[in-house]
Amino acid sequence: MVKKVRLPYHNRHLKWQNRSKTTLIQPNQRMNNVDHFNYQQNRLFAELQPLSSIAAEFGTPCYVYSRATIAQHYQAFASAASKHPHSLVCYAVKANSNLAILNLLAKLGSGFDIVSGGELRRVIAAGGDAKKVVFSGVAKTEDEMRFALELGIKCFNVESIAELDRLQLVASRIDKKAAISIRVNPDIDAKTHPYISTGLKANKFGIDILLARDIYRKAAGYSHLEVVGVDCHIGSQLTETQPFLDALEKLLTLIDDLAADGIALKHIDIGGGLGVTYDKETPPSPADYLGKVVERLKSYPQLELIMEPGRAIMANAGVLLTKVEFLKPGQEKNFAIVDAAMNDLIRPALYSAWQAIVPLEINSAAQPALYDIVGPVCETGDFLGKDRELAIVQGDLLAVRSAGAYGFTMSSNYNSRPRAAEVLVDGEKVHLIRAREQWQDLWRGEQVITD
Ligand SMILES: Cc1ncc(COP(=O)(O)O)c(C=O)c1O
Ligand SMILES: N[C@@H](CCCC[NH3+])C(=O)O
Repeated sequence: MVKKVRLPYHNRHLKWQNRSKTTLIQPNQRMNNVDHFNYQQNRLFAELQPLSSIAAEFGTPCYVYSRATIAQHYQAFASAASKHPHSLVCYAVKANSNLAILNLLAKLGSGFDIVSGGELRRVIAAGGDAKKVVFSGVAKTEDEMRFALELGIKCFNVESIAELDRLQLVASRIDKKAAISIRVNPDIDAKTHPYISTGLKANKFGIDILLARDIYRKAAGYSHLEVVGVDCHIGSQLTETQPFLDALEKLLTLIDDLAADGIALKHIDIGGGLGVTYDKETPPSPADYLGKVVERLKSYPQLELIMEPGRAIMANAGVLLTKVEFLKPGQEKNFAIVDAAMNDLIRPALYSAWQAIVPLEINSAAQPALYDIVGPVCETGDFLGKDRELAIVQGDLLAVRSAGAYGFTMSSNYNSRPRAAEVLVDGEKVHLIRAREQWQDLWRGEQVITD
């Protein structure tokens, strides 16, 4: 007998939906994000498509993204930043690197923040403009540097003195000039999960801001480097504006010092990191956060403002669909065993991240109960959610919400599970943007030995 509970999460959600149901395509306000995943007559829709139809057509597990939501989130950054004389949104490709998503963003005018040769190749394959690419990452290889130089990317965000030397060497070999920013580490607590905090002295990222002035002077003397900017990225899923502003202040002091040294920077890259609402977080909106940044940059009209948002554009623009394979009631716990697992979405296992899990269709015949939503992978850490109130039966379909960022990109083939399909909804149109992996994909490139 499963435990009964009073008020299932999805019923609370439904009440809200019933209050606000006036048009078919109505954005769902999730604090700083507005998305297009809404219930209509007890069915969850992505824009104008019921998600249950998508699950029927493409199977589960399946990632589904909303084009209107992506565009809306991108525009929120672009329009807030446009209050500054020059600005460029460089979407962080690692959040979701599907070619269709990159292509949509490129068409909206986005630049890209990349961290590997693979991401750069994706941007180009998707029709992105190399001249709008900034290249972050602590371990750029010679090959990656050469490729990026040949394409003429906008800027390398250099993260160490050793990298500066390597870039000078690679650029001189092919006689190109590398535009550089130094990614400084401002030693600021982003007040986020320790695994995704990047701006503390104890983190591997960037160059200690106290050393940066000297290193800029050194870089300015290199024959094949052109100093163009400064960069920092202090962490991800920030829910307060103050750490961003503290970092900005430190960057501006450095910019002033460099100007006094005769090094005039052309741009300031404030990184990504703006958080989203997964549960009860109340991060500032892009307009609030950038409004403060733009205000502070009023006395620096010559500086181009660059941002690298990833999560804030994509997280609430996607869901992961999954099917309940079995319900397994127990004395301690009730388990809903679903067909998606930690290999599909690792955030709950890796960071104990909380993401909403809701039914695709409200099942009013089912008894509400408290479940751990777990996958088929042979790890106790294989869970998508714990202690969730749901009214479900075997075979029901669920959506893990806020799964558009760091979902598919962090997925793997662990337990020899083919990776999920990806689908993009655009109004009532549905596009398969990545086919589900086939069995043969699991051993592509592998070879048995013959003796
Ligand atoms: C250098 C850099 N820029 C941008 C981002 C994007 O961060 P977020 O997805 O939190 O906006 C990251 C990831 O944290 C990053 O490492
Ligand atoms: N992968 C992380 C964010 C890391 C950002 C990369 N610097 C997440 O899912 O929250």
